[in-house]
Amino acid sequence: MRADAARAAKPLNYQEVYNAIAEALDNSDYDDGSYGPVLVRLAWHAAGTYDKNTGTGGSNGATMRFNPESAHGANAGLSVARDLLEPIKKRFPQISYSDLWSLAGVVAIQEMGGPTIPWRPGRKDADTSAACTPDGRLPDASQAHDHLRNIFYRMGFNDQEIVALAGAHALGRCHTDRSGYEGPWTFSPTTFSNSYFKLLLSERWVDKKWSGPKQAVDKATGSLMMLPADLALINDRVFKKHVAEYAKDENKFFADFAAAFKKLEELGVPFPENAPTLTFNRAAA
Ligand code: HEM
Ligand SMILES: N=NC(=O)c1ccncc1
Repeated sequence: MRADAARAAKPLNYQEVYNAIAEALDNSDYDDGSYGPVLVRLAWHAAGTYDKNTGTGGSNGATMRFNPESAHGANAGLSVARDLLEPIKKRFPQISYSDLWSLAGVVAIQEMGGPTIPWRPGRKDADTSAACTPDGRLPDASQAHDHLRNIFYRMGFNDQEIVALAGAHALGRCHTDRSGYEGPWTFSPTTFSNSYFKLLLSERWVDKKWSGPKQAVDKATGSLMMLPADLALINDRVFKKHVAEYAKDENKFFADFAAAFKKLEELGVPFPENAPTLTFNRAAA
């Protein structure tokens, strides 16, 4: 039997897939040295299209493989993440793209020092672009708190979960050639922490003076940024209460983020009855 056929016949060891993704993360020539943040963004965008009212969208299907979804402005730059995972798909052909992309989000968060996130396999890929979701399902960075609630309530999240999920902006950066915005939110963009919440409250945020879209920079150094949608979290009384809680208690943030991200990754997925819930530790294999 050919090696790839033999591999395809072997039951999938998800820890091996986890380890292969973890080994692909670090690259000193890319952004801040890791593909972790863009993998988290891929997993979130693949899942964040879910509409609880129609049961459409979500991580099941991996419809971002197809036009028009791959070309949606909100998904600009995510081909970097999809292309990074392609060799791992070839090495482990039994895993669906849907499961691979969602697992990659868990690997990235855990390997960047974030909480352990239980993960279930069982997503199935869509065969055609017919399942592509319409544009506009993901949040618009230029908007404020009402828009955030419309987008996330549609997925089935509450205010506390919205704030916890936004804490992923501790990671990575904005790119002028992707969203048009520029810069990182924190001084540690490849470490998962509660620093996004601490900086939201500790820094004086002033309008960036440039020709790009409206965004804020920290007055002290000018090297950090916040989107209008980020600042909405401290301009709304209820959101701000959760920001303050997470700025004070990183363990609470980690626990709430893990629960909300698991919920995000499982939105609308028709898991098989016997789908196991797995937790991963890179040392194991
Ligand atoms: C709350 C509403 C949100 C808005 C308006 C928003 C908007 C954005 C924008 C405009 C970017 C920059 C994209 C680029 O230019 O590369 C970005 C990056 C990012 N977002 Fe969000 N986002 C939101 C929520 C989330 C959530 C819920 C997560 C994950 C749970 C997330 C994870 C990320 C990550 C990790 C990056 C950095 C990606 C990289 O470094 O390449 N965001 N976000
Ligand atoms: N995390 N969210 C994003 O990356 C994003 C959301 C909407 N529009 C552009 C980018």
